[in-house]
Amino acid sequence: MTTQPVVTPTPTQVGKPIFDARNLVVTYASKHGPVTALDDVSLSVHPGQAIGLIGESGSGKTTLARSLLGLITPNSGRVLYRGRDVYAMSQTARFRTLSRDASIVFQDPRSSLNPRLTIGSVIADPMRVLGTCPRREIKERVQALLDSVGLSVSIASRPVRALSGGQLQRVAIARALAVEPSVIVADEPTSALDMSIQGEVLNLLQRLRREHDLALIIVSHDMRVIRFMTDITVVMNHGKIVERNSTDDIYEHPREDYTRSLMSATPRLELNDD
Ligand SMILES: Nc1ncnc2c1ncn2[C@@H]1O[C@H](COP(=O)(O)OP(=O)(O)OP(=O)(O)O)[C@@H](O)[C@H]1O
Repeated sequence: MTTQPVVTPTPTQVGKPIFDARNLVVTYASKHGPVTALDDVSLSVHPGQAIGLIGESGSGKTTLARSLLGLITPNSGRVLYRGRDVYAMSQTARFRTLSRDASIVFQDPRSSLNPRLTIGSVIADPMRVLGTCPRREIKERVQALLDSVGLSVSIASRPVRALSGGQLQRVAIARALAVEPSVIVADEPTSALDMSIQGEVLNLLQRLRREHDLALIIVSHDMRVIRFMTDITVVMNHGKIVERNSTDDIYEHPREDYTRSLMSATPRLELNDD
């Protein structure tokens, strides 16, 4: 059996975990044969905790995040969501249960948001589908969400294609917040954006995380993003967790050469931690 690295408890690690993934193995079929994307990976996510998944391309970060959200059935191992076995639920139950409490923000809002919809429909959609908000209150809630992500309420009637990438990522964040989740998974949330607005979007996510007491899972290959956003860093390589610790400790005292190489010589990102 593979021994998982020791997890250092943090002040935010209180109460029961929202997600508890145990010994996950995920293998994809490819034309070159099976690819092991996760190899005996365990991870728990507690309320309010911000966890960064970092590693080279292909190390398994996205597969781990999506496995937690019920989107990739593991070959073995279990994902518990608030104590319930995610992959023992029917697909419908899984969708309805997890989508009410965990949202995802994708890398590129231009490909994740339907270009023909209006901004208002994009944000209202999860509330309508999941019935988390009375219909007569949806319009008002969309306006409040737009306001909370720093966008004018007047853009609700504009189509997705009319907005810039940075504005659209704010819309994607508003949509993610619509169901009042406990967890947001952000998969490379700034890497498709211009450098000049990456910091703004990270600052926004950080502020919202604090305001809503959200748990956050950030997938990134950029240590600057992880350093700014997270309490715990999980370092992945070839489908395994090779190091995990508080982000400060990982940054100041990385144990693995692999972690050191990920952190080496990255330029500074302009961020205000306010
Ligand atoms: N649908 C798929 N079919 C076949 N192989 C896949 C599939 N999705 C991922 N993989 C493979 O699984 C491994 C892990 O991929 P994954 O996307 O989880 O890594 P990642 O660390 O998120 O990478 P990136 O930073 O490039 O997004 C890689 O070898 C990848 O090529």
